[in-house]
Amino acid sequence: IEPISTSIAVGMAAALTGFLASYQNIFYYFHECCRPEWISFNSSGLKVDLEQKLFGQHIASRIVLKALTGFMNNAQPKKPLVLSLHGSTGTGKNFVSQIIAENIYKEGMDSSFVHVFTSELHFPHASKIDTYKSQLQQWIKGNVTNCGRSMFIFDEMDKMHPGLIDSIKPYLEYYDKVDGVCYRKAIFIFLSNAGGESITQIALDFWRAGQDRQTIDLKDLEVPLSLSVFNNKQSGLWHTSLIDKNLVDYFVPFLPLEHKHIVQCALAEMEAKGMVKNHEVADQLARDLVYFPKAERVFSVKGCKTIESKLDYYT
Ligand SMILES: Nc1ncnc2c1ncn2[C@@H]1O[C@H](COP(=O)(O)OP(=O)(O)OP(=O)(O)O)[C@@H](O)[C@H]1O
Repeated sequence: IEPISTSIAVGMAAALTGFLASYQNIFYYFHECCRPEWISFNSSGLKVDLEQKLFGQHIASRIVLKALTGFMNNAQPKKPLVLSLHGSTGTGKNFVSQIIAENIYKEGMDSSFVHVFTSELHFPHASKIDTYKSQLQQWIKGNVTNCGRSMFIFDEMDKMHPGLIDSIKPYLEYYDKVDGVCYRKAIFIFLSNAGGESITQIALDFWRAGQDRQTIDLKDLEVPLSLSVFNNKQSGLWHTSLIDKNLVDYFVPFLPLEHKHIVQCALAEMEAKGMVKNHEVADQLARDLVYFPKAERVFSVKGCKTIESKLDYYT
């Protein structure tokens, strides 16, 4: 009797283990967790999305693909990836962050591992800066402890209090661990309009000289961008040592958008809304936007920003 009861017990234990394992797998299947089923980098997806969905940003597209591919394919990065996206309004900075999230997290921007902070929304009162600092640090620490592959997006970085930027500096460093937590697999994306004017000026110079926009190179923008970002006392970045400590891995410039890009945005929006693509309507909508400089009407003042809401009016 003895050996039989033992074998029954062993059998039951095995069945229970099997049940728990499959229960756990079912749980992981339905509930987002910090596992490859939910977080895995799709480099070809990122490449295709940048090529097909992002208009007029050949430099940003190239840098983002290179940066993400290098970082995500490195099993042991020495520091978290820090990208600083610069450009005027509506040129695609938030959109690129969304494309990145969609090609890493199955849930994209809805993932519980993607965190967005907007200066004026989350940190509106300068007098509460100390509270914000400790809340932000706790939030970053808690989330990276929960999942190393977390992504933090800071919108309106130029409006962020310098003290607050300084408070996140330890997490961007080359440290192995900060208070026992490893931040090296996290991704930080800063978005700002700082430098937008100088990027636009260079794009305008190329346009006036009759040079193709595609020939604008990163090196044409690097110096003016760094001068306007780092020497601009309005921009929070200027006050901090993020830059002189080389904690930002890539500065990514976004060019101002032209009429043809607005048409592309309008057509993409029609498709997204399940409408038939109408080139005439897209062209009309694009022509009715405000462009600058006033005489030449080269670049859209608000980029592609208002297209979505305007489309309802035109259809
Ligand atoms: N270069 C682009 N290619 C394709 N679509 C774009 C581009 N730029 C903007 N869009 C469209 O316009 C919308 C608004 O752009 P987005 O929010 O990315 O601008 P932004 O640069 O982040 O502006 P802001 O500085 O005001 O935050 C996007 O969701 C996207 O649909």
